[in-house]
Amino acid sequence: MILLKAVDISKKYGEKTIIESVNINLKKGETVSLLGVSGAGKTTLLHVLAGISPPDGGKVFLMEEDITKNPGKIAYMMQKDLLLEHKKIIDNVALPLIIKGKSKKEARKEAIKYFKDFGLDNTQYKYPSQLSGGMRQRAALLRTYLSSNKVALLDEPFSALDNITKSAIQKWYLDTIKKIDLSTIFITHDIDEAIYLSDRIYILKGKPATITDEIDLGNLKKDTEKDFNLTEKFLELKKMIISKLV
Ligand SMILES: Nc1ncnc2c1ncn2[C@@H]1O[C@H](COP(=O)(O)OP(=O)(O)OP(=O)(O)O)[C@@H](O)[C@H]1O
Repeated sequence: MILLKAVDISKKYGEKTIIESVNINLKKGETVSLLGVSGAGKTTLLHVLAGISPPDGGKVFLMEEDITKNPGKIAYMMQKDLLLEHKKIIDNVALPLIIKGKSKKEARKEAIKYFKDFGLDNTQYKYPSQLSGGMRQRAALLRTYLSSNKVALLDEPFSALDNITKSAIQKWYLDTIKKIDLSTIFITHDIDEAIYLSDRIYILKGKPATITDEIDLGNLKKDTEKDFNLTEKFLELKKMIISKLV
């Protein structure tokens, strides 16, 4: 079932067309990545999908509903976690529920249910500065999830983390999104990350940029194969993707 669909999207900044004729979709339960060189237009596309930035052409649908230029329908997480430093973790995470009209007590009660799955046990009453980078990112992901628990758009969610934290959080992420049934589109520069996390990869390329390739990784047994990123298969995929990016 297709949850999110972008049809024939184009976007200009001034006279310059940044993206043109972009068609992408996200099916229920999928993790899809947008891969492209720096400046290709990935964030521009994500902003259009999130409704934050109006396209010059095309439409975005959530299920059958036209959500073009309509922010707040799907969750969007920026690269930086943007946790509010003066608020406790529980209140940071519960914020989207309060915005949706729940009382603070109800919002906290709902949010707390997910703390264990998000590896945030015993952090409720701490402040963001007391958490590690990985924990902050998981708190930000939980807040994103609670703002719309169907679809999330993530802009380079793990790029600021060190390699060890990053690989732990990627594994956690794959387990958790399955458990909570979240479908995501995320941006990354990191080809290894795209292969490891995605069911499909869209390559955004050109000036103006469009989707030049779609790579289906759905049949790879990534999570069951030990050290998948050291296998011949992985390296072949990586080479193929690099050749499509440049
Ligand atoms: N608000 C804006 N006004 C004018 N030009 C912009 C604006 N935002 C982005 N651009 C331009 O649009 C192009 C695409 O930028 P965008 O940030 O979408 O690329 P990106 O693929 O996300 O890059 P990166 O991977 O480096 O974050 C760039 O040439 C950028 O300079």
